[in-house]
Amino acid sequence: MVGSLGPNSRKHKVTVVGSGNWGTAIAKIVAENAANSNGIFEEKVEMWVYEEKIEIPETSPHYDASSPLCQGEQNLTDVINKLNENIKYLPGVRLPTNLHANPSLEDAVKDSTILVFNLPHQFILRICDQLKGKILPYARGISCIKGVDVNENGIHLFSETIGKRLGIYCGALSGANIANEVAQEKWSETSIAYDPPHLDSKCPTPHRSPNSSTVDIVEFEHKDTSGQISDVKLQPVPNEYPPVDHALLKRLFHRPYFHASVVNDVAGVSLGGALKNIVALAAGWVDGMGWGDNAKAAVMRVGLLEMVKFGEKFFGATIENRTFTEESAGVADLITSCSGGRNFRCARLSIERNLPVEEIEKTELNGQKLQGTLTAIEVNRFLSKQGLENEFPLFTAVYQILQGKMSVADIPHHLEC
Ligand SMILES: NC(=O)C1=CN([C@@H]2O[C@H](COP(=O)(O)OP(=O)(O)OC[C@H]3O[C@@H](n4cnc5c(N)ncnc54)[C@H](O)[C@@H]3O)[C@@H](O)[C@H]2O)C=CC1
Ligand SMILES: O=C(CO)COP(=O)(O)O
Repeated sequence: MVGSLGPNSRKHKVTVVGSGNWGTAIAKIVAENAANSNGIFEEKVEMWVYEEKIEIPETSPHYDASSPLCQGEQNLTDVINKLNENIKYLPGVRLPTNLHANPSLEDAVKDSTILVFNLPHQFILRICDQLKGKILPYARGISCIKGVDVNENGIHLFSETIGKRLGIYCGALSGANIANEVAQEKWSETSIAYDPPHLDSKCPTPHRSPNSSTVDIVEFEHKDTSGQISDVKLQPVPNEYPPVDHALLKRLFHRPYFHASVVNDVAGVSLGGALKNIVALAAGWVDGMGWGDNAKAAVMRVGLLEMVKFGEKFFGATIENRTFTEESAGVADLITSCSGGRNFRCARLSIERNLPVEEIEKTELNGQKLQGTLTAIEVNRFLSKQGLENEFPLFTAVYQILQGKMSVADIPHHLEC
């Protein structure tokens, strides 16, 4: 029983939900830290894998004709666990042996107090539905997802959506973090945002439920962009566990090669990561046209202004503008994404090969997913519903180009208007 144990006597179990390019890289980091945590985290880290069949090709350094693993199709989880490598989504990177690839979502999250959500944003809602009732009610989440949740009620951060659907608090991690570089332990920075309502809170809107007879449950109100208020009954993490706070999250994610700064601005950190993907598409197109670095810088400048404006307009009460300039999750992510990110690279190739970006995504990314294409459509759906497309000319241009209603050559004129 949790209640019979003393303060800090239990270790946090950590599960990473997702195992793509970034999911696996983050799982590697978390497992490295869990292996040496002085009793804060359970050593074994679970990584939920969307199971699929793969074949180890003869050209792979892992190919051994006599190995059972090389006899036809295998489960990706078996391959990851036997080779300690995600040869499909993060090839060439050795994973810690305390990281366990698990094809069962329910089993992977069982008893986990910390859930790290890291998968392409188009899949997270379905995953949340599957997780309902399967997680600890006092678990805490960190969303590494770059995207926004647009529905008929408005626009939401995925940290909010996850938190609301699962009845837990969820923060965010985002930064200038091209996964392959991070996984190869090349130095980078990241931003973690975490600001749950506390019992003794400095949080803007928490209050104890007037109907609640227990001090263990706190209700907090959150106003989404549609003005709706959602009540989440948040349960505190039992004090048998070390508190989940900024210091603990730093221990979980910070590495000598991955410097984590922990802040409170969940909206700023989340939005930077989501919106820069739209800008990166434009940067890739402009680069593909051969227009040079000045043109790319112009797209990035306008894009950054639209990111800030979007944050102010729709998340004004909660967002801190300086996150866009001072945090890795802001302008630094914009720069790296417009230099070597997948959205940038696929958009550039789409010009060079005269093919739609989605076509390039299918042929070049081996199952990895772009987030900018869908985000551009979702953000446009939100803006157009409010008649605000003209206030965001770059976001609108990217949408129009994806729809085939505008050509890349028209970008300069469109931004001039
Ligand atoms: N790759 C990168 O360099 C970075 C990515 N991110 C963000 O992290 C998030 C996750 O991205 P990645 O890990 O790179 O994913 P990815 O782009 O590698 O996507 C592939 C993943 O999607 C999974 N998948 C495919 N179909 C699925 C389904 N129906 N249900 C559930 N999962 C399914 C695959 O199993 C695989 O794990 C995204 O929001 C991305 O923007 C953030 C920083 C860096
Ligand atoms: O978010 C990223 C870098 O921080 C990666 O962006 P892409 O998804 O475009 O590769």
